Amino acid sequence: MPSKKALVRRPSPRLAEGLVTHIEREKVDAGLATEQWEAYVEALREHGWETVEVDPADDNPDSVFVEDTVVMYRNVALIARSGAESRREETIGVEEAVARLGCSVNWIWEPGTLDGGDVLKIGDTIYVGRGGRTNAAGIQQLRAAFEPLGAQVVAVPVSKVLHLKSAVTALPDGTVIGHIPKVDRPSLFPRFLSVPEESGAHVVLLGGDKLLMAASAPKTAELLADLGFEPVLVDIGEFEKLEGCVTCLSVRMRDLYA
Ligand SMILES: NC(=O)NCCC[C@H](N)C(=O)O
Repeated sequence: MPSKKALVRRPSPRLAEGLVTHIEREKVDAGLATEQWEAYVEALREHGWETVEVDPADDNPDSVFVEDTVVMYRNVALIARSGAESRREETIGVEEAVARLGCSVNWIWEPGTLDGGDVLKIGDTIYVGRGGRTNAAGIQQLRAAFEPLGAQVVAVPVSKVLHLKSAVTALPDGTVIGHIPKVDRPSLFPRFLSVPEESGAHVVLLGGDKLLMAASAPKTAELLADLGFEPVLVDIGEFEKLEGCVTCLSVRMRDLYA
């Protein structure tokens, strides 16, 4: 049976020192962030996901954003190599976690850089953002790792936000959603729906019509509910201050067989 496992990683006590690139730095309350993270994990569990905690990386402020450290396709875990040097150590615990789950492990190597937040999978199409964290060599290595397994990798420019998935994600029917002012080339996606809020562009597919979304995007939640989806809202305000979104707090592993 296909698994419904999701990797998560407890926030570091140094979370407030996390990187900010495209927004002004705001004070982060690490205690409140931990409460928000616990509610996020609970929302995954309530919707049938078995959460697997990667060993915490207390010295790495951004380690809670576990999505950036690994890209899953079928049973292969491609360990990322962040374009932000300060985030590279985060992969250590993640390598162990995916190996323990029985994944086959592959790596992005120097000079390649790639953050998991730049990778959006829709079926066997893998969109990869070329932006501040992912370079051309990283994209070539992603292609080399996954195209032989049946994926088609499509590279897209990202200049207005941190990652591709800060700009766009996809609904269960494959429609790509994004807040137009933050999307470089909406025309690259076969079906594109514009949403009214920047954080409304981020959805985690929980299964069926259910979408995990940030509470900061109520208008988008209303729009998507009107289209027959079921938004499940979580407050991730402390992570949003560090350019985090609902997608980056977990790695869903749907194609493992257990
Ligand atoms: N995939 C994501 O959206 N990750 C968010 C990472 C935020 C972190 N402060 C960073 O700049 O790397």
